[in-house]
Amino acid sequence: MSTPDKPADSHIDYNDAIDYWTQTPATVDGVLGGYGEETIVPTMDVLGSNHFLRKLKSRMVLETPDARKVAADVGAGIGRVTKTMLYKHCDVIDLVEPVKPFCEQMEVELKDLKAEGKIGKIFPIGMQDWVPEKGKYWLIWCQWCVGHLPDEELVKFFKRCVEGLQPNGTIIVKENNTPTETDDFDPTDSSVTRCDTKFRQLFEQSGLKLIATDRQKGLPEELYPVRMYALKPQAP
Ligand SMILES: C[S@@+](CC[C@H](N)C(=O)[O-])C[C@H]1O[C@@H](n2cnc3c(N)ncnc32)[C@H](O)[C@@H]1O
Repeated sequence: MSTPDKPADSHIDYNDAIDYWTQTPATVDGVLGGYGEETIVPTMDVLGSNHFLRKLKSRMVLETPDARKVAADVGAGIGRVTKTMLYKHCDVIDLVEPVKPFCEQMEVELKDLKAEGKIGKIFPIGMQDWVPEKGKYWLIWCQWCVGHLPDEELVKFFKRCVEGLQPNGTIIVKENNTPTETDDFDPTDSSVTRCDTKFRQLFEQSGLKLIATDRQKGLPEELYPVRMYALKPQAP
């Protein structure tokens, strides 16, 4: 839904989104909108993310040799991205997720990684309220969640993320795209799906430089196209 007088993101209501996700089963199938482990989606997603990160490796070298690869998994759901992918690339992972039952399930899903010392802090809050600690993160991963913020709030969020990066840190955004030049509002979970052009404008406004982007391959045709964006702060 997008009307000429009302932009798609003006319909977003944080409380409606929290209500929707709180009523959704705390499972992979739930957080992926019915495309759980019996479908090809979770496997293709992890393959695509691993491939993208591997290609970026030489551009993500730690600048301080004794620094740790600290990541943040934003809009983490039940911790699926951390559990199946981020743990392979990072030393320790913080998670940001505002829905209580998902945070509770996260404890179950991430028990083994926690025992290994790979899980840092869990922030039970929305990304609009999250202030990353300055200079902490090697990687901030935002997947299938930034549609819950209106454009203006998303720019503010990205600007805070820039402050939260280590030297040579990276932000990765993995999101659905509309196949058109317009954004769509979905009243079911009170989120917007943005077009690729809009994403690029918002990155620019946030002081971010797009260093690489790839389309996720192998997803069912009926789904929106999914794109990964790797971002670094623009030179001052
Ligand atoms: C489609 S799920 C994706 C979960 C996870 N990123 C994954 O890929 O498995 C969307 C997630 O965004 C979370 N979410 C909703 N509003 C949010 C907000 N304001 N800030 C951060 N996360 C939010 C939901 O609770 C849900 O966990």
